Amino acid sequence: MIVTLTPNPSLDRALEVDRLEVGEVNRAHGGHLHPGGKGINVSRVLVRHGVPTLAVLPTGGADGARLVEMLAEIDVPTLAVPLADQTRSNLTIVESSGVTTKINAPGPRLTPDEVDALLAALETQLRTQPGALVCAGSLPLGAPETFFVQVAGLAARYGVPFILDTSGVPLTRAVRQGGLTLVKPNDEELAELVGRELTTVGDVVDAAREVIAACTRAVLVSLGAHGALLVLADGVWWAGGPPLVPLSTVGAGDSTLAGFLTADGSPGDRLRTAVAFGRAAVLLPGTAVPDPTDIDLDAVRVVENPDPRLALKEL
Ligand SMILES: Nc1ncnc2c1ncn2[C@@H]1O[C@H](COP(=O)(O)OP(=O)(O)O)[C@@H](O)[C@H]1O
Ligand SMILES: O=P(O)(O)OC[C@H]1O[C@](O)(COP(=O)(O)O)[C@@H](O)[C@@H]1O
Repeated sequence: MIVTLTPNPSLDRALEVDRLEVGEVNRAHGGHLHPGGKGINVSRVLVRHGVPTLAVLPTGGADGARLVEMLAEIDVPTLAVPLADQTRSNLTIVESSGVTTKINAPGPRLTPDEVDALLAALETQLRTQPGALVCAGSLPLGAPETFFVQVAGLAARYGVPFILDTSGVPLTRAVRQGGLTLVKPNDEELAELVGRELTTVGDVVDAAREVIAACTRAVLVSLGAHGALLVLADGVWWAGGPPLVPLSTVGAGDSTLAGFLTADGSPGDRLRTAVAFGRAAVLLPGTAVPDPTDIDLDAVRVVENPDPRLALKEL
């Protein structure tokens, strides 16, 4: 059983346009509505691939109720903590070329009691000793910057491996505190975390090793069209395939993480699966998540100890 926590879930709305004209009236020729938020997307993928999961999330207002209904319709078990404020909607605009523009709302403001209720709900699940806890996405207003530090403390108390996919100050605070099993940044989030530009494979590996020294056993760095790198204390693997023209990149990182969690075997095999899931996600519209039939492991090449001098763009 994998428990996910999404502190700031969303109803994801996607609109398809030929070309986005900023400052003009744009007419969409298609649209999609999906339940969203990073932990929720991980749970959605896990359900599709037969892995038991439960999504913990705060919800408020009509959109919050709709989100829980949509998750029930696709058999994603949820533990929803009620909020006085409204669940957010995030908007994605996808151009025919595949260029994706995302506008993420800040989300509701949680009261201190609601933050405590969310942590208490999570603790009820951690007591059952799930196989892992995945915390993912941004924090809503009102949640302290140390929210994930508190979550790490709870996970440690119950001996549950803690996997984190977030960014900015909440990521920095969690990394400083330690006690993580896996961190999943993209290259930009990792660059922000270590405070320098990352242009080569060696740059990413050095940055990931700093993160390992500080707080975690593994770092899975997604690189958009250039695949992903998995860095452990004793090894580095890259996996990727031919670039794709995305239908929507929203949820690709979440599918990547879910793919890694579904996979068994060697680190290279698990990375291959992760990248195959991410690639499958970009070929689906909106925040749709891949089915087993969408996954093409053969399209993904894995390289152990990739050349550190290679530019990320050359991968
Ligand atoms: N244009 C693309 N072509 C092929 N694969 C892609 C493309 N964009 C994303 N992916 C796949 O999706 C994964 C996650 O994408 P990325 O943008 O790095 O995640 P995030 O959403 O976390 O920023 C990548 O590791 C890659 O496997
Ligand atoms: O919590 P954040 O950082 O605002 O991100 C939330 C958004 O990210 C998503 O989870 C997609 O994430 P990825 O594209 O990184 O996989 C959307 O479903 C959601 O709208």
